[in-house]
Amino acid sequence: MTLFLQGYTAFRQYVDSYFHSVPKKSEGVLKVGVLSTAMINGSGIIYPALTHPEVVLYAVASRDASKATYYASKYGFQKSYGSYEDLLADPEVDFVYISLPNSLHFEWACKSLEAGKHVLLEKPFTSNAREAAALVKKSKETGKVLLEAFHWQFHPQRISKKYGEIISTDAAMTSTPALPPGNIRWQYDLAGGSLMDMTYVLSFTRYALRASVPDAVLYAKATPSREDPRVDSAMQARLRFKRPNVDPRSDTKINFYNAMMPHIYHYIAITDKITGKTHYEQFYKGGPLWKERGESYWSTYRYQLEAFVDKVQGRHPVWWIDGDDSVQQMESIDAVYRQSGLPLRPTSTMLA
Ligand SMILES: NC(=O)C1=CN([C@@H]2O[C@H](COP(=O)(O)OP(=O)(O)OC[C@H]3O[C@@H](n4cnc5c(N)ncnc54)[C@H](OP(=O)(O)O)[C@@H]3O)[C@@H](O)[C@H]2O)C=CC1
Ligand SMILES: O=C1OC[C@@H](O)[C@H](O)[C@H]1O
Repeated sequence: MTLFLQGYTAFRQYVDSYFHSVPKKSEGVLKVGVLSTAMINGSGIIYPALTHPEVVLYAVASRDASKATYYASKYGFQKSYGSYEDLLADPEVDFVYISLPNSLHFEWACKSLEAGKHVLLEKPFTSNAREAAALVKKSKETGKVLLEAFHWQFHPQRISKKYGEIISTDAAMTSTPALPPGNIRWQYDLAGGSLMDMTYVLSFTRYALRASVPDAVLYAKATPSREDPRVDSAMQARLRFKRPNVDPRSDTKINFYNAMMPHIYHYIAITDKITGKTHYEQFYKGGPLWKERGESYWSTYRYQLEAFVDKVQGRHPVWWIDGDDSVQQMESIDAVYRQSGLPLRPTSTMLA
């Protein structure tokens, strides 16, 4: 299902970029370099960049130079590189979008920051909390912008009201079994696993509670994948958060439908528990977060790019996920893995 939504998002952004692309880019345009030819690139950066007046598709790098050349001509990048190092050595690149397997996020985000590039890094942030803390330290040392690409948080549907009811949560996290055996999500050495991939569930929960890390993981049960028992094909967990900033006696119950891909369709149902009345809200543009900004055809990824560019250009983004939050997200993931009895995802040799 999620793969279908991903495919649909890419297709719709392609069509939208055809009708809404920005023919003339503005002064001070940022040149993006993309590390890898991953499946997510279309939705995650290519189509969002086409409609952003301050971003141009500058370079793409692949482990295979001929793949990079083909990819560059297919999607309109100005340059292609046969290694990630070569792209980072290009002084023209202002920021990179990293869509490598999870296990390589730490290494290449570090190298990118060291090379003086701002970084938009795909989720999950790193393989584990140890890497996350080291990466955030690196971004502070270099003074470059670093953002975990939790696209859902940038869409106008994310309202600032507090959720009621949620004190602990049961979460079923699954990777679609339709994925073929070789997929990066099934490989332990690449930091695979459904908890890593569907990291959204923990992100939604922590966001809803305005919480940092769980006080305790009361229960965690992994369903091992057929290929490797260290890789979870599903994870179920019950978490307890200490002093969550939510009033459990709230008179309001809020239900978000499709918080992950709200640009396709979503609604927010707000029920008054006393009167039993429910009213529905939808925001495809504007809303409390973006006000007059945005377009109803923009995807979560497009809103994310808007905020990222604001930050890089020294403007104030309407929303931001700071490094500490990404570290706490990885600490939460680690805590669930520990309780489930599975090993943490391996730390990069660069750090070990
Ligand atoms: N935000 C979102 O909605 C989504 C985010 N993602 C995230 O994006 C990242 C990439 O996912 P996805 O698009 O499915 O990835 P893919 O498997 O499609 O691509 C990964 C790319 O990484 C490069 N790569 C480098 N080393 C390896 C290796 N050892 N094995 C395999 N590939 C390697 C390859 O590029 P090359 O050969 O060109 O060097 C490859 O194309 C993940 O971290 C994932 O969590 C994924 C989907 C949705
Ligand atoms: O981030 C993601 O969102 C969509 C899913 O299909 C995918 O597995 C995951 O990586």
